[in-house]
Amino acid sequence: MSQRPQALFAMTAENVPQVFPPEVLARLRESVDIDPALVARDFTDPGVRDVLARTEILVTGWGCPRLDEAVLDAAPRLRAVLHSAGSVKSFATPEIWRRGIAVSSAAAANALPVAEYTLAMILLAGKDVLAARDRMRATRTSSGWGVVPGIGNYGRSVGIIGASRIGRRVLELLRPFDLRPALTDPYVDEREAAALGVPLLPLDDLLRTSDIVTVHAPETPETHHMIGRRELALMPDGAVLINTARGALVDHDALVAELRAGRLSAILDVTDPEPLPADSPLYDLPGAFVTPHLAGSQGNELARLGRTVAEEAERLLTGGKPAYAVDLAALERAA
Ligand SMILES: NC(=O)c1ccc[n+]([C@@H]2O[C@H](COP(=O)([O-])OP(=O)(O)OC[C@H]3O[C@@H](n4cnc5c(N)ncnc54)[C@H](O)[C@@H]3O)[C@@H](O)[C@H]2O)c1
Ligand SMILES: O=C(O)[C@H](O)COP(=O)(O)O
Repeated sequence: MSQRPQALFAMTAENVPQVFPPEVLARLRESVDIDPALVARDFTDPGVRDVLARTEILVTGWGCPRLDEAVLDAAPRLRAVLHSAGSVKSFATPEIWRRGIAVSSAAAANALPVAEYTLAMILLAGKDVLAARDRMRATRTSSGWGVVPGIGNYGRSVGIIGASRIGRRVLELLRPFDLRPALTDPYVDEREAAALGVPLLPLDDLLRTSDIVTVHAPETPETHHMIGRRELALMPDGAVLINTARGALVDHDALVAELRAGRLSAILDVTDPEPLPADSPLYDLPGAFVTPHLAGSQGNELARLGRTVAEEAERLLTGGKPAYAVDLAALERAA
């Protein structure tokens, strides 16, 4: 019998080999006994129930079923839930914390590709690259450009909405460039902003003074449509809105009206609703550049999420403190 604690995958089965490719799985299996062929999607399944009764570490991912009292009762030895994706909101219940079970998430690892996407889009938007590509296609010529006025990344102001994991990463990535970042976040004070090396502005001032605004707040009742008609109207002519957070933070009717007027442009990795309906004007409007919710971990980036879980398991099981703990207050804030 193995001396390693029993672990169990609970997620969409097809994600297991993507998030835990062989070298990452091997790393995880140095700490725990886990079978990649047994992936819990239904905790009442007899084969799963049997292992769950012995499970000390639950490795969750996208598609994990809800961990309610019945599931937790069936897992009396559970010590930790290690989530190989971002938010635990879809499956975690306060009962997990009440029972003293540790919860960690790879959200910080998932923040990296979103921040990279955002940096790329900020730089492309500054050069008007996306619109230039459309114009070249329409005019079938690359001549007649010369020096393009009104574009360029030198000295451009970038407004970051939310000192979230992703917002902070974006701030770090912007450092080497001649851009001027500013931040808005009602939960950050002047001292913290000073430590981050960024001016802290009220949302309205940030919108008024930014050439590019990038949204990184979570979706909460408070942030729903936080960028609406009034807020968009504050943005200067030619400004660019980037949203990689959640579609519902932006009022899409108001955004479409601004895009139709040709006053603003928008780079959207997330939309409201998702998937974007076939008749959405966002597909065709000049000034709109939409990607299909791909900024988060994709392809080989998924292995970074698995590695984060393997490292967290090792830390916890060798008596270390969790590096990526999720507290109950964070779950309640996200509700
Ligand atoms: N496009 C993608 O593939 C992708 C991938 C990962 C995350 N996301 C989204 O990106 C966003 C940020 O994710 P995260 O993990 O960095 O978030 P997070 O959980 O770290 O964000 C929490 C922080 O947001 C800030 N905040 C809360 N309300 C705010 C408000 N009204 N205005 C400004 N700031 C506010 C607070 O500082 C809070 O601490 C979320 O909406 C998330 O769903 C998208
Ligand atoms: O799809 C996303 O936005 C990210 O990949 C994160 O999603 P999650 O927070 O639900 O894991």
